[in-house]
Amino acid sequence: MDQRYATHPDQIAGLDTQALRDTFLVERLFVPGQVTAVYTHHDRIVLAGAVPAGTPLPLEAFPELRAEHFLQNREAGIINVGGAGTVTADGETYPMAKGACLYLGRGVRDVVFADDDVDADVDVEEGGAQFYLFSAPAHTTYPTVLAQPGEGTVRELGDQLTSNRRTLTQLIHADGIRSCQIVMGFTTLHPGSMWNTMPAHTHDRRTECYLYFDVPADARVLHVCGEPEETRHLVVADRQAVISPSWSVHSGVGTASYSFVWAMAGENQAFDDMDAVPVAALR
Ligand SMILES: O=C(O)C(=O)C[C@H](O)C(=O)CO
Ligand SMILES: [Zn+2]
Repeated sequence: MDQRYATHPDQIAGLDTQALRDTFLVERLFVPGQVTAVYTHHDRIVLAGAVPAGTPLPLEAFPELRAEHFLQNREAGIINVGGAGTVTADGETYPMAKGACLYLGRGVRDVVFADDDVDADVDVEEGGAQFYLFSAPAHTTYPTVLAQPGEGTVRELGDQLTSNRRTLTQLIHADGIRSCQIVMGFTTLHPGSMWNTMPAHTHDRRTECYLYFDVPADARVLHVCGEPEETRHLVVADRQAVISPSWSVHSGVGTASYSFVWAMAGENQAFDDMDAVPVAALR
């Protein structure tokens, strides 16, 4: 499992493009036939991509966790960003269409990812299931809950006039699917709108990760990061993830329409506990 150690804001000024990408960007999380995981020491979050590609895929206990099974001391939120599939948790099978979200509480032992038709020779690029997993340490067990596409708390944000009209769906949060730490959902830009999370913000109490998806192959999102007065950007392609430490702004503009899964863990679960940065204050 790839390890990303925690960072200090002073580091960012000295990072060149490659070092910036190596530190904050996860370029290859969705590899056919495997579960690919990254462990960030920011709030001890694990990000993973699981691509069954026709063969059921177990979630193993990576040795770095020093645990008997992945969720022995952790919880996880899973969102399918690909074709229809299933997640089986301790023998119970949950149908996961694209956009479905499954919360797995601490203590779930056996987790298996699969395509809907496990016998088919699924071409990943043509529509196999692609599961994005966000996991954080958990002190107790909350029940496993499945949210189907269309469920959750919907918030309409932004304005067409500032090119940031977007629909945000909260799934795992204080007033929705309960968890110890995880706050998770996704945001979709409206046609013609390209900016997410503008005005940008920080939240010193939580680490946040973005997984961009439904980005056309020839398009990119320029993701803004760094302290508000010392920003940098990452050029991000489809199904790549960004680790955004508590001290970093996170915002982005696409060269085409896109969606992203946002997920957080840390001191609190108060979605609106964020410190907005006026656009004119960004450097
Ligand atoms: O479009 C947005 O705005 C977002 O999706 C914001 C993220 O959810 C976020 O940064 C929450 O802290
Ligand atoms: Zn945020």
